[in-house]
Amino acid sequence: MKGLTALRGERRADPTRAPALELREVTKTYDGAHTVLDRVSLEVRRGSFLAIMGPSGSGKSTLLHCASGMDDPTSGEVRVGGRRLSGLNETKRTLLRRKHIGFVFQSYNLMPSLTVEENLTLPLRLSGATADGGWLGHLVERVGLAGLLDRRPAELSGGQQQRAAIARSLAARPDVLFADEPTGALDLDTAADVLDLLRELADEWEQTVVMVTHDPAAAARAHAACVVADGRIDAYLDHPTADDLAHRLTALGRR
Ligand SMILES: Nc1ncnc2c1ncn2[C@@H]1O[C@H](COP(=O)(O)OP(=O)(O)OP(=O)(O)O)[C@@H](O)[C@H]1O
Repeated sequence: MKGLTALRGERRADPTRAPALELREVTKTYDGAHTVLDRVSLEVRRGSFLAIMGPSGSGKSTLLHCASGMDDPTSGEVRVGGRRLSGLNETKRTLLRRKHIGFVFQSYNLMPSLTVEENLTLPLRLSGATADGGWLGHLVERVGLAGLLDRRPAELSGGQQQRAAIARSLAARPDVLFADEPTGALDLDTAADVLDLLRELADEWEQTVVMVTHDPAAAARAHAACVVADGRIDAYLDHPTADDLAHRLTALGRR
């Protein structure tokens, strides 16, 4: 199994060094009239953990979906690891997403009939890639699933299922891991473990993480947070605190 130093070295050896994620003037309009994202620009450097917060309906999920290639912006540009994602046809976008983007959901989305091990390798098998046993072994150790690989998702706790989902999303070594309310279904202690894991992935493995959350305490575990309001980035905070974020959200609610 490869050591952590070697893994760090591999990531640093990446020649492109483009930001992990770039959004340029990204706009999303529904029915030609309803503007949900309004010229959003954002750059996330490699190894950074960014939280996205905002009132309900402000456009957080739309932003995450456009940034991760699950949806295509109406105009503007999205780049992941320097590769243009927006404007591709559905097939090309799917292929790029499988290789360079990881996604975890509040509801884990593991396949119930497959074992943990089969779940972890499923996306690689779907894209015809060969699993890197050393990397997968390292991931499994890191997320604390060694010894549970033969179980089915229903035989795991919620926290273990989310860890399996995180490991699965990292199996292809994506440029960015997107997480949509990853702790929304977990109790406080288990949520704290998952947030620690995301932070450590960023700090120790240079894994870029972009997470939508409603919880200021969860967002405060990130390196930075942006607050979305009415489809625009209202504030960008380095080293956010839960109190500051909570105050900003309350102020937005009063507008
Ligand atoms: N497919 C769609 N067609 C039309 N309007 C949509 C569509 N998807 C989202 N919207 C609208 O876009 C706006 C932003 O939605 P979005 O889900 O991005 O907000 P959010 O900040 O993630 O909200 P929440 O915190 O409640 O999940 C809302 O007004 C929503 O009704």
